[in-house]
Amino acid sequence: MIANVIVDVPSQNTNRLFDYEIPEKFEGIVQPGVRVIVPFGPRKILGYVITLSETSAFSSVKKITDVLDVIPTLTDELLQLGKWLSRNTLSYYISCLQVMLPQVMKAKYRKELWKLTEEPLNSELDAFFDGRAVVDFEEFEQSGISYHTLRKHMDDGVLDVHYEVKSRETKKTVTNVEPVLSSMELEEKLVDLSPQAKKQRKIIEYFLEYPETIEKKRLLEELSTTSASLKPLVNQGILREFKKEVFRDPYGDREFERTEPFPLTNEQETAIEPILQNIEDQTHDVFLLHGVTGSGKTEVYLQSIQQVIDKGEEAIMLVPEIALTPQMVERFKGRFGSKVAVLHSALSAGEKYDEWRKIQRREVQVVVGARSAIFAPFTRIGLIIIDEEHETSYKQEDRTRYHARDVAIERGKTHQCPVVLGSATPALESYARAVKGNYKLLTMSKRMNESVMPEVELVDMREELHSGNRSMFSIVLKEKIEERIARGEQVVLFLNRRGYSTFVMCRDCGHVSECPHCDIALTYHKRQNRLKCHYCSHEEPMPSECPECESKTIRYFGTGTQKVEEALQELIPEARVIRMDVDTTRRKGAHEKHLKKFGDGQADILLGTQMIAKGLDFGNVTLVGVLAADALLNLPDFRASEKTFQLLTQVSGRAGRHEKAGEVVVQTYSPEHYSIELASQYDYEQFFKEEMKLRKAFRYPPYFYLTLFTISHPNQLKVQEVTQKITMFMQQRLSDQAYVLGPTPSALTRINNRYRYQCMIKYKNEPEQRTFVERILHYYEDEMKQENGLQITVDFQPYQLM
Ligand SMILES: Nc1ncnc2c1ncn2[C@@H]1O[C@H](COP(=O)(O)OP(=O)(O)OP(=O)(O)O)[C@@H](O)[C@H]1O
Ligand SMILES: [Zn+2]
Ligand SMILES: [Zn+2]
Repeated sequence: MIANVIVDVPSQNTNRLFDYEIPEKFEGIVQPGVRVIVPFGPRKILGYVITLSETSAFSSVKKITDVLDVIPTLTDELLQLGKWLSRNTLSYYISCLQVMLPQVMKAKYRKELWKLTEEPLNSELDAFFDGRAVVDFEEFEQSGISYHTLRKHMDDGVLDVHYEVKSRETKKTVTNVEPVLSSMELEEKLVDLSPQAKKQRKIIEYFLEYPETIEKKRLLEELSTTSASLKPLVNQGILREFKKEVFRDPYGDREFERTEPFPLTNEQETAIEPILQNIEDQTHDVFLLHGVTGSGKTEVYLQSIQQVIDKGEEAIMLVPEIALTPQMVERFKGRFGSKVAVLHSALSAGEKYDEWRKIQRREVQVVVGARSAIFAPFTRIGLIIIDEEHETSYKQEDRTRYHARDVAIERGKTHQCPVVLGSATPALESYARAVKGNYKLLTMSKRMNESVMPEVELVDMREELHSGNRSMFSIVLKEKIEERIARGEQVVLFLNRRGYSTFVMCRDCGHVSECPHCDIALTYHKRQNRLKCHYCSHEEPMPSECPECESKTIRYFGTGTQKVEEALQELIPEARVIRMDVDTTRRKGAHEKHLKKFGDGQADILLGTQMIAKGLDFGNVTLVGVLAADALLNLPDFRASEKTFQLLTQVSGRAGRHEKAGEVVVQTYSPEHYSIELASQYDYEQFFKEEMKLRKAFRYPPYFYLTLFTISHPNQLKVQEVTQKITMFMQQRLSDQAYVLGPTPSALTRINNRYRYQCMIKYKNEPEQRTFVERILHYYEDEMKQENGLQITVDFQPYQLM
């Protein structure tokens, strides 16, 4: 038998199946989806078996060296999905298979450098080997010896790079003990036991009372005895010891209070009905659930999932990474208990692997997770839900540039099950599809218990400044915060960190400190009093005078959460503040701790960035303040208005969610901007209309599709030249309905000393586009292989335009 294998070498030449003979001892084990180790050129590498065949077209095929799985790691469906993904994103098939698996399943190779001769090489290399014949390749990489030297000696046959494949998956096991004999027989043994063997007597008596399997450690603890007294009983065949695989359950030590389904409101009832019908009929529709914040979308998800579980099928529930808070997990674990696996980036690699195995082994029926959970290896999917479907984090931004929404719909088609996209502020693309009838629109326009949406007040910060208030808090906001504290209610203050970092500027001459490698402003870090670049690792001390004009009035601008916290404490000294940003939540569990503290009423104000905009449901929050609403508006991105609208709506939605009414204060320098004004009125439909007009006028999605080429290289002339060539090539080949724009310097023109240029294509229907792009990538392939050489990325659904 022959296995047709895709090998773990992402390149154009290896993007096809290779034939390997299956040694007799592996026959039957080697099946599609199994990982194998195969010889490839001089090395041994990882591969995935895709298909089997009787014979090979090649006369001499090598044998499979080793097999890593007994159960296939990838199901047939996922192997097919990988092909689809590969076509869809123009990535190598192997990369598409890898993206579906948890980190630990991708075997790690240890590279070694082998010296193949006893003779001396040159002084540099001899000093490096220092008498050794084999050295870890990492050590070579750090040695500073050039690759050129290495290459020369490899060509001469005196050095070789050797690959050691070492799979890093780690299974955790515990030892269990159980009785082998029946109670009657145990009684007999007890009689035969010598009177001195008191410990052993205790152990047998224990099993007479509890004739069940028990973890060895617990047994020994309970009877305060040791392995030594257990051993003779095992040796005599009275008891049996065995190892069992256990999962590291990250939520294992937590009790989740069980919740019961709520009786649905009329709106919920209307929304859920067609979803349940779909599940029942095993048909595939895409639903867009447009429900205002606090309208009870989550309850609709929960009850739909329940139906799927009752049918014996499985459900995938995606939530944005940032919303995967303990509160969210609690809602799912509380309803479905141990039937739920949770996948998100805060888990350790081992924990992720364990959760993944639970899915693979059918021990759970629901997975709740961030983007990559869409690849959960379920085989009987009955429902896929994407909450906050407008979130851009559903798009993967490197290598395999897939969008989880597209993958969800593809899997939904395969499994003939409904896909539910939910949001209070759907992506323009999705809403447009719903309006056209491609998606089925479900609307929930009221909050729970008829509570109204919180009133939004816009404060013009220019006027504040003119009237002499130089603080970052408007008079209104300050008063309202004080009012809440006096009443024992709580406040959420939101600061948009992105685009609003603390840059350093000279007040005399306007000089801004920039990174010497990246053309972007450096960020001031107070604790170390240093300036850092957020794109490369450059940092430098905070200057005491302006490097341009030597003025001493150089200082930092913009508002970081830390600075806001200080100003807030100065303004309202009695306020108890919890700050949540990347700095205060880095440690594991910190996120949860802060939220719990706030929920328990141990603070008056929760101050934070994006990470507090979503999913929080605290009844005592009656005021939300947005400090700089326009920070996002000024990004070089055609979605800036849409993002601003979405974020303001989300943040406002945190207030007045239960009995107490809420209020929102939005501070802005551009209160007349339609996205800020319409967000303050919760008018999604009007915003959609306005924004669609602009998208049409400027030829952006959803009216046009985009393709974005980003080209980078250390040499600026080179980048310009290549981008120019690509632009011309595409211009000549695409129809005159397509707009090929470029070459343009990217908004971040230089990152890590590499210049970046782009070519953007706006088009409606270009069936041959991908073939042209492939030809370009093929043409430049050799140049792209070189160390620190040319890089070309192509994104067919770009979200990051910088
Ligand atoms: N049918 C119901 N009866 C009573 N309470 C409900 C019902 N459905 C949901 N709730 C409660 O209403 C509150 C808001 O619901 P939920 O959080 O599901 O809204 P949501 O639409 O998901 O909100 P957001 O988009 O802001 O996250 C929650 O506290 C939830 O427990
Ligand atoms: Zn200056
Ligand atoms: Zn930099």
